Amino acid sequence: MGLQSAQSPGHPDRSALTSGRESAFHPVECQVTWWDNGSMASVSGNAAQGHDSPAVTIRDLFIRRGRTVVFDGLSLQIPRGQITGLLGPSGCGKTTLMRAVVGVQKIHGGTVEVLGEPAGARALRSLVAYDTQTASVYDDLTVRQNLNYFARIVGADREATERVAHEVGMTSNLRSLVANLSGGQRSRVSLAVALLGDPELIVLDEPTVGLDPTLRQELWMLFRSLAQRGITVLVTSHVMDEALHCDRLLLMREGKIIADTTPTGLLKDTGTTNPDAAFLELIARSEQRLEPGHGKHAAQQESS
Ligand SMILES: Nc1ncnc2c1ncn2[C@@H]1O[C@H](COP(=O)(O)OP(=O)(O)OP(=O)(O)O)[C@@H](O)[C@H]1O
Repeated sequence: MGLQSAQSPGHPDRSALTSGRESAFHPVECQVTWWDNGSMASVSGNAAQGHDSPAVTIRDLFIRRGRTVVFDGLSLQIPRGQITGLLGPSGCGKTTLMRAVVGVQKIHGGTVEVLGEPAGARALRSLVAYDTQTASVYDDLTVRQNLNYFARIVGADREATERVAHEVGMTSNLRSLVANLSGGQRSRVSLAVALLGDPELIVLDEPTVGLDPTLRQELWMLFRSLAQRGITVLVTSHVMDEALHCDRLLLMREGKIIADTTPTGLLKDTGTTNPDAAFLELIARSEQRLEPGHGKHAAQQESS
């Protein structure tokens, strides 16, 4: 049984893994890829072509939550062995997309393929880890007790507890009660739990929210070390500055990917010097493209 069915506090939908993985880390250089009405307009650069199949392929995704249509024909790919940042303002659909990738979100159309399997497939329970927005650990247990508990659930051995504690820099806190930890330390324990099964894909929803700059920097270094080991890291943030830590960027607004790019490509193609300004420029461009007289609409009008 994977952690997907574990009853962790507030978050019953965590999964984790055990198995061999690709060990390649390939930096990407690709241009901004524009998307139109949820369809891929063009694919450019090494990441899209890749040395291997993508970790995640989403086609024509349609999701409704309550009365809100969150995605209406979303398509994208996430390469393996890299840090992909899904960035966008609050409410644009980041968490819903994460949920779809880990297979806990009801979808109303389209497909979500993860590591070659439909999202949520049994075979993925041991391959995909999901670290939700709120740290999913028990306050009244020590760090070691939490890790031992979740290790048993995913079938990891006792050594795994020591290994993941070391990976997240919490070895000296193993005997501490989680209730007594700082926010950053709690996030680390939660991440350690996600790593227990040795995942191929780790999905992190706003892992740095509420943390001070030093802790955020440390966490990003940790994510980098995971990617360097070949783990695919998919991380959301609404802080645009965090874009600079990623290999690949998916910029989202109102349920649409408005750019699929790299940090370098983002700044270069928008002619800006910081990610905030770049994002604003992309929004302006995407709105301009939707106005009559521009882009696809203009072409349709001209041909009719
Ligand atoms: N349980 C729900 N029921 C109905 N609508 C929901 C539910 N959860 C989210 N939504 C709506 O779906 C849309 C996308 O929400 P989502 O949480 O995916 O955005 P987000 O980008 O992750 O936001 P944040 O950065 O604030 O976490 C929003 O309009 C939100 O109001």
